[in-house]
Amino acid sequence: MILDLDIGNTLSKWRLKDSVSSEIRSRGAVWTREEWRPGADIPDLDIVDTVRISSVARRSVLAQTEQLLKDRVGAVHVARSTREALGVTNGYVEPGRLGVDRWMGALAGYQLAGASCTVDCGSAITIDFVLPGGRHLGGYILPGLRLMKESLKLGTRNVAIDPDSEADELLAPGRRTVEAVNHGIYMAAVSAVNRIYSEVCDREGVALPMLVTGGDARVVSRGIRVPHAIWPDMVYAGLEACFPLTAAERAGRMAGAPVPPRPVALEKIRAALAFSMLL
Ligand SMILES: Nc1ncnc2c1ncn2[C@@H]1O[C@H](COP(=O)(O)OP(=O)(O)O)[C@@H](O)[C@H]1O
Ligand SMILES: CC(C)(COP(=O)(O)O)[C@@H](O)C(=O)NCCC(=O)O
Ligand SMILES: [K+]
Repeated sequence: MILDLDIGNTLSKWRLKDSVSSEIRSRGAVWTREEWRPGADIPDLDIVDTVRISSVARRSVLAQTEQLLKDRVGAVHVARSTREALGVTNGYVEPGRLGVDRWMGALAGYQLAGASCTVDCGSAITIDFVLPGGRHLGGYILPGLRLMKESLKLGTRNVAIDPDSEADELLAPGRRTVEAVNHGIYMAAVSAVNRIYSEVCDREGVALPMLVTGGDARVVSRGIRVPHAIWPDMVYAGLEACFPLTAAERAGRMAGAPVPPRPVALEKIRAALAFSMLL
C-alpha cells in the first residue's frame, strides 16, 4: 500500500492507495497545527510499503514525520520544488522557495491539460500559471477564506460559509455581521480569482484551462466565471507524477483527474476584462 501525505498549514491530508490496482482504499485528514501528533494521527503503517509527502507545514513537522516514517516504512519520497520537472520550468527566482504544494499543482495541471491556471483554496489561496510549453510564470498568494475571516476578529470565525450556498446569495450585501463578513471575504476571493485569471490570460495572449483544488474549492468554484474543473486530489496527482509507482501512474494516469476544462476564447476573456473596466 502507498501512503500519500499532503501536509498543509491547516489540515494534513492522507490517503492509502493500492500499489497494484491503483485504487484509493481510504483517506482522512487531521489538523496540522498544535494537535498534529506524528504516529498517532496517521494510518496503520504495517500495511504501507512506500510513502510520498508534500509538506508546507513547519520544518519540524516534516522532519518529525519523516523520521517516524523512515523507521517504519521501506521508502519515503519527499517532494521538493525544483528548477525544472516533468517539462515544467519553475518561474521563481529561487525555485526552492515556491511552496511545494503549488509546485505539485503546477506539475499536475501541466500533465493533465498541457498548460494551466491552478487555484488552490486552502489556508492561503494560491493562483499559479503554466503556459503551453511548460513555463511556470509564478503566481499569487492571498489569505484563504478562513484566514481572512479570523483576521477580522469579529467573533464570526466559527460560522463557516455554507458550501452549498449559491454564489448569488453570497454576493448580496450582508444584513448581519456574520453575513457581511462571509459575503465580503467571498467577494474578495472570487473577484481576485476572476480578475487575476483574465489579466494573466490577456497579458500572455492565451486562454488557459483552470483547475481548482483545496478545502474551499467547491464554494469558491461557484463564484468563478470561467470554465474550470475541480480536482480535489491535485496535490496528490503531483506526487504521482513525480514518484510514479503503480502501473497506472507509470502510464501517466492520475487518480481523480477531471476532464480538462475547455477555456473560453481569448477574445471573450479580453472583451469581458475591457467591459469590466468601463463600469
Ligand atoms: N471540514 C473542514 N475542516 C477544516 N477546514 C475546512 C473543512 N472544509 C473546508 N475547510 C476549509 O478548507 C481550508 C483548509 O483547506 P486545505 O486545502 O486542506 O488547506 P491547507 O492545505 O492549507 O491545510 C480551511 O481553511 C477551511 O476554510
Ligand atoms: C503559500 C502557502 C502558504 C500555501 O499553503 P497552504 O494554504 O496550501 O497551506 C505555501 O505554498 C507556502 O508556504 N509557500 C511558500 C511561499 C511561496 O510559495 O512563495
Ligand atoms: K493553498
